[in-house]
Amino acid sequence: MPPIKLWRSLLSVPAINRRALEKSRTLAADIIIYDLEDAVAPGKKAEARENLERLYSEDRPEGVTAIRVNPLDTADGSEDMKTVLACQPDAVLLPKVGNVASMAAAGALLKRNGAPERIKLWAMIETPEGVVNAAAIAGAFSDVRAGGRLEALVVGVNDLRAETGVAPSPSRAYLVPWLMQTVLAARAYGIRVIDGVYNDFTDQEGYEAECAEGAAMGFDGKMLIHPNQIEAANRHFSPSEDAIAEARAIVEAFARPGAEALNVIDLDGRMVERLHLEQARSLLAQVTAIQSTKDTR
Ligand SMILES: CC(C)(COP(=O)(O)OP(=O)(O)OC[C@H]1O[C@@H](n2cnc3c(N)ncnc32)[C@H](O)[C@@H]1OP(=O)(O)O)[C@@H](O)C(=O)NCCC(=O)NCCSC(=O)C[C@H](O)C(=O)O
Ligand SMILES: [Mg+2]
Repeated sequence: MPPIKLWRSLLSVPAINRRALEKSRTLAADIIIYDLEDAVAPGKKAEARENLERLYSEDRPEGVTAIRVNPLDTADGSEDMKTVLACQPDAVLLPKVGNVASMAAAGALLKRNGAPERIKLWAMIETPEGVVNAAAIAGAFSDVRAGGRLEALVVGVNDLRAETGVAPSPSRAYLVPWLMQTVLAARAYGIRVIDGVYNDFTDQEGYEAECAEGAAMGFDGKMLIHPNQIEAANRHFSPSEDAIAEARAIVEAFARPGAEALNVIDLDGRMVERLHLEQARSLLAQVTAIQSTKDTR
């Protein structure tokens, strides 16, 4: 069975910042996203691509990595995809995905260039069009059997605010319907869904609250901008001690003699269904993966 990928913390690292690129090797984020898009000024894109090609060729980063490219209908986007093909990260993060056609173009480009199927596509949902079409995008490209490579949706809250006029505020009250629409679209097609960044990397209290909110909303993890944010994301998007104890109790209850014929059982006065058993097994598998990450760090 392939190892379970963890999705709790996805740290964005500007590909132009050599110090940050080196530092990213030492950080405990589950996933590193090397950014060629918004974190790199227009005149610096070529240098950033060179940095990445050097990084991957000289001493390939360990762990799961993605490269965020510029929109593919731009000259930089085309050049970025050459860097992707040279570096062969685990995934390409496509910005501002608005519709099925732009996803199709990315998939076709990878296929045409013989990119192995292990290189996945992740789509940023960060425009009004993207939110409206999130389910169509997830539905069209999530089926690996049909050649789809889409593995995750990632919310871009900064662009969403900028494009809709929703004011930046500690509360995400007006964003929540769009965030939940994105969660639902991902879940409908069995792919991952990642919450957006929290810009104020010195505000630990506000950040913790937003991590807790994102986990409660059903996100698998959070996109991050600063190493300070990794620990809390890993904690909030890991199963709690109570959840682990509950999962173990459910697995044990269904393992009791006679339970194999039952779909519903009484666990200390609460109804537990077989679907909860599946959830419990998947949670315990995640716990095992988290433990093995700790053992190897
Ligand atoms: C925001 C920052 C510019 C702050 O940088 P800085 O002032 O250098 O922070 P510190 O001095 O506190 O840094 C301490 C050390 O940590 C290293 N560092 C900082 N950030 C990173 C990072 N992201 N990855 C790796 N290492 C990092 C510094 O080099 C210091 O190291 P040392 O010298 O050893 O002490 C900066 O954090 C930053 O650039 N962050 C990432 C910005 C980014 O990637 N932006 C794009 C993603 S945001 C997004 O996608 C929004 C989305 O599209 C949307 O629409 O919502
Ligand atoms: Mg953005």
